[in-house]
Amino acid sequence: MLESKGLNSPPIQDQIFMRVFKYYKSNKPQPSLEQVLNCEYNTALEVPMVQKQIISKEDLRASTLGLQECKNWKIFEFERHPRLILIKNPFTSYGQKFWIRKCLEEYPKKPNKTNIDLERHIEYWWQECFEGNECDKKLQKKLRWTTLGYHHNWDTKVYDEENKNSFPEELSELCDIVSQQLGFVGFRAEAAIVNYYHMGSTLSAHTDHSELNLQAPLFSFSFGQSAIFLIGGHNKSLEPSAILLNSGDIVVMSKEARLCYHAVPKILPASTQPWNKPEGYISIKKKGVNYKYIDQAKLISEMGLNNDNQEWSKFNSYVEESRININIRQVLKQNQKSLLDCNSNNT
Ligand SMILES: O=C(O)CCC(=O)C(=O)O
Ligand SMILES: [Fe+2]
Repeated sequence: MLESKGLNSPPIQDQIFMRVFKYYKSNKPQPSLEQVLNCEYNTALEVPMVQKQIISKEDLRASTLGLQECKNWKIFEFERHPRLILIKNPFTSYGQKFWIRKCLEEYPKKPNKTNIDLERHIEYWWQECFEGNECDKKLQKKLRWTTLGYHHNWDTKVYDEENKNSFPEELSELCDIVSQQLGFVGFRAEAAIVNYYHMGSTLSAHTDHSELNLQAPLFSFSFGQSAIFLIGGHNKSLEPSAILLNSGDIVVMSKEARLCYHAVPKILPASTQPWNKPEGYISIKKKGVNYKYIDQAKLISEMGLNNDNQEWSKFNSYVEESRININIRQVLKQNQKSLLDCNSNNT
């Protein structure tokens, strides 16, 4: 049996994850990024990723939700982490702008919950940041998380039927498209945490296990600045892999990977701004497309709002200094209607 060093330090086997976390978190000295997996270039010495062949057919909803044609998506799985999936930025730049704006302008609005609620009530955070002549940077930096759908309870870690609001339709549709492409059947987006990181922010090692349904995958969308994402095993004794996540990347933690320890030890300046990439017109098929949740016309008009560069510039200034991560889970079991519905005993 391994022994820990002192009374207050974690057992030695848990220190393996912590050691890697501290290494990448450090500013003095700066860590080497040589071992960080960058699927953009796939240059790691032993190729630890396998490119997955897409099994599904084209989804006509994709362009409306800001996604490129599904046949062009680059999907990876990791040899060291079975069922951890990475889709390298499948978004159009219009799509990235759309999702960034949603996370700033709309999702933190009431009745959704944010960390600022612990201090004071703000009805419309984004608007309040621009109440005066200048942007209130202090208030802008205060926002660390917003919860949607079933609200994550940070103290008890227990979801509650009384503590939920409607889940954004466009996010449900986005997850439906991605999950179908990956071959997951029946995924329902029911809870989300939107994380807002600034340069220097970190997220410590944890597993996400509050959901009743741990068979369903977890979807994680990243926008803005880049991050080092650490993922290990079911306890902290496995040396985690470090993966570079850039704007637009989607991480899916499914099956064996769903309950793995993970963390964000560092935010890195993005080397490019895919959300501002000049892009030709992406045609949207208007007729004969079957959406499950959204109103197509509404979404197309919202997407168009970002054509106005002056409007967009406020959101742009934010993501030039921050990273946004949308972390989406299914809470209920497959045939469960609510948390009070206890008849369900299957997954
Ligand atoms: O920011 C990330 O990439 C991960 C966020 C996360 O793990 C969480 O919200 O549970
Ligand atoms: Fe997490």
